[in-house]
Amino acid sequence: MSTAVDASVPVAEQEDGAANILAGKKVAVVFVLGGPGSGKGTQCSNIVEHFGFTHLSAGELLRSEIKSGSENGTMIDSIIKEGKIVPSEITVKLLQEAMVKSENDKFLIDGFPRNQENRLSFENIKISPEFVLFFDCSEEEMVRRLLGRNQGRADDNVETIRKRFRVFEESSLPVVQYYDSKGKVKKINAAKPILEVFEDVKTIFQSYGPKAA
Ligand SMILES: Nc1ncnc2c1ncn2[C@@H]1O[C@H](COP(=O)(O)OP(=O)(O)O)[C@@H](O)[C@H]1O
Ligand SMILES: Nc1ccn([C@@H]2O[C@H](COP(=O)(O)OP(=O)(O)O)[C@@H](O)[C@H]2O)c(=O)n1
Ligand SMILES: [Mg+2]
Repeated sequence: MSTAVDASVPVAEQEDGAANILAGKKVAVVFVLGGPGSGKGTQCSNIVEHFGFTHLSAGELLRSEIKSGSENGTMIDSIIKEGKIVPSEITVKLLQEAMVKSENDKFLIDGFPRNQENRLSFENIKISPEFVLFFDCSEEEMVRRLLGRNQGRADDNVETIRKRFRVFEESSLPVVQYYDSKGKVKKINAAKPILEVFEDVKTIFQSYGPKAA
């Protein structure tokens, strides 16, 4: 059944409730979750190369918003420095704009949803994930990696890292548990070396076939 979609009508108001239609195109979304430093961004780069997805890091989009000098930038900057979660309407708008602008229809959404408000905001625009990739790694290992990340990030210092882990446990892990209760989570042991982790990731994405021509 083809979904006749009026691109001028925001997805949430489509009378047929078509899911995962964004500005007239059907999108496939995979959420990539895991603690700070678990390796989400690193593995997303590998998945992009091998399976033709477009990588959208919510954190990167927020950092670009700060650099753009937009009115929300100052607020976003202080929230990130506190290791807290930016209001979902800001993050979701950035993600939607990036998906609409993209030529692609397959997206890895990295570091989102990070709390229940994030998750519900995506449900409100009728986008649900194909599955959720969850990178499981000990806090000690993640701290080690973050302190060695050297990307000049304002939130990669010991004090903020501790705050980010508290937020991860209190707000983000419950989101993983929610999707796990729906049988949507593919859990990966992220404590292994990069290439070994990617071997496991590849197995999961195999069903998506080779990179889109
Ligand atoms: N499996 C791994 N083993 C060791 N270091 C890793 C691994 N995966 C990523 N890293 C390194 O750890 C740091 C955090 O990785 P990144 O992909 O930015 O994590 P995240 O996006 O989950 O915060 C980076 O410096 C990266 O090179
Ligand atoms: N959905 C999201 C994702 C990130 N963020 C903010 O952006 C920061 C960095 O996110 P990130 O995904 O780049 O961080 P890493 O997990 O890659 O270290 C988070 O600590 C939050 O402060 C957010 O508020 N909401
Ligand atoms: Mg990252």
